[in-house]
Amino acid sequence: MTETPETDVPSTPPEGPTRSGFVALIGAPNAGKSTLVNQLVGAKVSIVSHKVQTTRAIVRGIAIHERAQIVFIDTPGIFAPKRRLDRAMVTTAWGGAKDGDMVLVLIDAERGIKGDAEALLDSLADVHQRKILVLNKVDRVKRDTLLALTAQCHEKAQFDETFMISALTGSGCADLMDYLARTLPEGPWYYPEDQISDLPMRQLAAEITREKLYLRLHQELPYASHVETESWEEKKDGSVRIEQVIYVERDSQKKIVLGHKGETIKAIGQASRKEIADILEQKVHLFLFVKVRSNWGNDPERYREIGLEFPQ
Ligand SMILES: Nc1nc2c(ncn2[C@@H]2O[C@H](COP(=O)(O)OP(=O)(O)OP(=O)(O)O)[C@@H](O)[C@H]2O)c(=O)[nH]1
Repeated sequence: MTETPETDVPSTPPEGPTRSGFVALIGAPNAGKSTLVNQLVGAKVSIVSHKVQTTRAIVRGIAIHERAQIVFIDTPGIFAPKRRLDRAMVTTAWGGAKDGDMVLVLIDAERGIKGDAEALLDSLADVHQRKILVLNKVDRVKRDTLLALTAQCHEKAQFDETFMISALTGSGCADLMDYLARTLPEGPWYYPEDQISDLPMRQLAAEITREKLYLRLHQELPYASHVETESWEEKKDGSVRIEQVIYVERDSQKKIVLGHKGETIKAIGQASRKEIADILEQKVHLFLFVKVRSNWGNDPERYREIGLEFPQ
């Protein structure tokens, strides 16, 4: 995997006309967008956690199905924004939707369309791409509920197609992939065959550490923390040395991340190192540091680093 994949020349796809395109996923926070991208791409490219709004920047997963290359744009959850950081995430999400050849509107079938999902359906009139309704988490609901929910969604917005899936178990996902592969525009592939994400590796590595941080501390740590990869050094022996900084807003949060005698950060580092090494298929030396940077939520530079526009 390279750091600037766009410069690579795609390898030859199978015989016959090829198809390719960008498929944007939009949905309320926690609808399961990251889980679905990971399920369809078959590799972990986007952070998944129990905490909402973990996806801050757009990440893409790339799947090959039949003769089609399908590039998924996974957007942050769309919801009514209050804080500045929230506003940036929502702007980025809509931008992502409008970049797609097709838009998958993901609805959490268990939760229904109250609140954020309803607001999302109401604002779809502005999206002119082909819209596909995807009811997710069908493993949690009865068929009657699904049919009623489908009718409700179609009353609120126009969809070209409807799928009922479980991103978690994979149920219904093959039909969805068949449909995407058949209906994307004919054209050459955008990326080399073996590429699963265009998220630069150092950013992906930071996402992985951030996921471990949340999984371990989601009760105690507020959203106001993020991870940056500060250095990435390929060693002669084939290993890579990575340094990352976990930024928090207050000293009290730093203590939580470090844990008693540094036990917490050690465990986070071990889990993250293992996963990064699995993806890179090379030995990884990971060094984590914790720094306090107050008010980073209002600093334009931090927004650029995580791929968001700074809302004025
Ligand atoms: N039972 C069930 N749980 C699911 C399914 N898909 C996702 N989940 C769970 O729902 C939660 C949210 O999933 P994510 O994939 O992180 O959701 P997201 O839409 O990317 O969330 P944001 O990044 O916050 O916008 C996780 O706990 C998933 O395991 C599904 O099909 N069935």
